[in-house]
Amino acid sequence: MADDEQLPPGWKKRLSRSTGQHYYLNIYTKESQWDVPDKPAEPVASSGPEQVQCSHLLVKHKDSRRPSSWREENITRTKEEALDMVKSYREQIVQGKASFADLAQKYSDCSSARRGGDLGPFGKGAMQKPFELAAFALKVGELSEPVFTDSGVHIILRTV
Ligand SMILES: Cn1nc(-c2ccccc2)cc1C(=O)N[C@H](Cc1nc2ccccc2[nH]1)C(=O)O
Repeated sequence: MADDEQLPPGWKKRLSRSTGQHYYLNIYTKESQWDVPDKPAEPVASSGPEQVQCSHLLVKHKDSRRPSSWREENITRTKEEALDMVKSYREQIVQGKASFADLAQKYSDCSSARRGGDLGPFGKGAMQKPFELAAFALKVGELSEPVFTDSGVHIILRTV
């Protein structure tokens, strides 16, 4: 795998804490990518990606838009209890004790759980606004803090 000195000018190699994979950072724009760069880094920030791809882990609560899921027909936990659960899952992932996909598959209240939480690629306007804002603010490989939508409490991992 390329080391910094072998990379085209303007790139740095970094290690993602949440996935353990290397990614490449444009030192001018702070934008990142998984693929090894094959040309010098652009010095001008792009207007941001048209689409991103994310996985998420959702914990619903009694005030969620639809307090039901494949896991539990009638969800009665409070929003505070859901937040505590999401924080615990995030801590396990950051500490390397569990993978994002494993925990999403087991515990997410979204039907994307069957795909390890993968939502596929999406553009702006596709998801509830708090989710979109958080997702598009993430770098590739970055794991969000807890995000609140009408569906419940999420953590989001940007994958592409
Ligand atoms: C937006 N979306 N994509 C899928 C999905 C994607 C790929 C494969 C299977 C399901 C499920 C959903 C969805 O809205 N699920 C809802 C829960 C939910 N609410 C969300 C809000 C924002 C982003 C994802 C969200 N997921 C449900 O199951 O009650």
